[in-house]
Amino acid sequence: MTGDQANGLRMMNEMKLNGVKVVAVTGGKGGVGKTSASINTAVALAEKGKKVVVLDADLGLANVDVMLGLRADRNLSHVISGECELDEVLVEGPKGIQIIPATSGTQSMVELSHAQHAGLIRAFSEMRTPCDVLIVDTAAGISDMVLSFSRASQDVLVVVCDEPTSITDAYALIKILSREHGVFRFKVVANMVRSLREGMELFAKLSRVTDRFLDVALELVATIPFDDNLRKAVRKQKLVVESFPNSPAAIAYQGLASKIISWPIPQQPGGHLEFFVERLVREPRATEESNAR
Ligand SMILES: Nc1ncnc2c1ncn2[C@@H]1O[C@H](COP(=O)(O)OP(=O)(O)OP(=O)(O)O)[C@@H](O)[C@H]1O
Repeated sequence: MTGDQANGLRMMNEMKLNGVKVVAVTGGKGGVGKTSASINTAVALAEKGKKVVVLDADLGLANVDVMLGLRADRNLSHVISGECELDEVLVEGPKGIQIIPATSGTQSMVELSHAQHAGLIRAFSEMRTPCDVLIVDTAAGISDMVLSFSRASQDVLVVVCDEPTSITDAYALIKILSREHGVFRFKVVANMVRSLREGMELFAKLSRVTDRFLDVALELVATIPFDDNLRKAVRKQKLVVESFPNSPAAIAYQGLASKIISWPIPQQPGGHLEFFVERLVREPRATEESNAR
């Protein structure tokens, strides 16, 4: 760690921030419903009184902004380059959720210079916007960025749907995170299923391969039904939890939000936002050593 980084962290410790839950939403394959899960769960958490920040790390498509019909002039890359503060790039979404756009142009975390690392840590540590839960909507695929965000988060949600490519891509993501990044616990969200039973079968399919070849622990934390209301809401640039709160998918997202609230907030190190960023920018092996299995 450089002197700048150490200073940033020291400053943060002195501020005695409250613990923040950091949850990465991944999937391996695109189109499995990661972004829908991220923002509907974020709004469901906000409806339960939590202050939620969503880091839209789904690079390239600027997904969250598009889904919500929001415009973002600046994004995380402007924070990294020191052009503005993190609070200045936040865009307010439904129910007061705050979105950090990290759209195209944001460099991979592993390519950042020491000064940029330090700047990023400082930006998170100085964020004045209250935050109980930080949800990181990662991109599809297994880029360095996805791996960095996943290993830095306390909980990794893996969204899967019942398609062979979704299962194989989720498996590939879990494999690389466990073998190279020290992440061994995964929380699975079975999406677009026709019944609870189908969700459990989907989870069983994924578990069979991970149990056979990897040393990881998988837990099924939500089964989101296929629900046409989700697409209807998207067409209105609304979320299903807002427009159709009693629909099957909305109820499932609300259930996932309640579970997230029940997960313990880790004590530091790792419990505060600046530690999230510090882990984000650290070399994979160093993070691996510090990760409790
Ligand atoms: N439970 C569901 N029921 C019905 N449709 C769904 C459900 N979940 C997601 N969808 C639809 O599937 C499509 C893909 O969803 P979404 O954009 O959330 O996926 P993603 O994994 O974030 O994709 P990408 O990685 O390409 O950004 C959207 O049209 C969305 O409305």
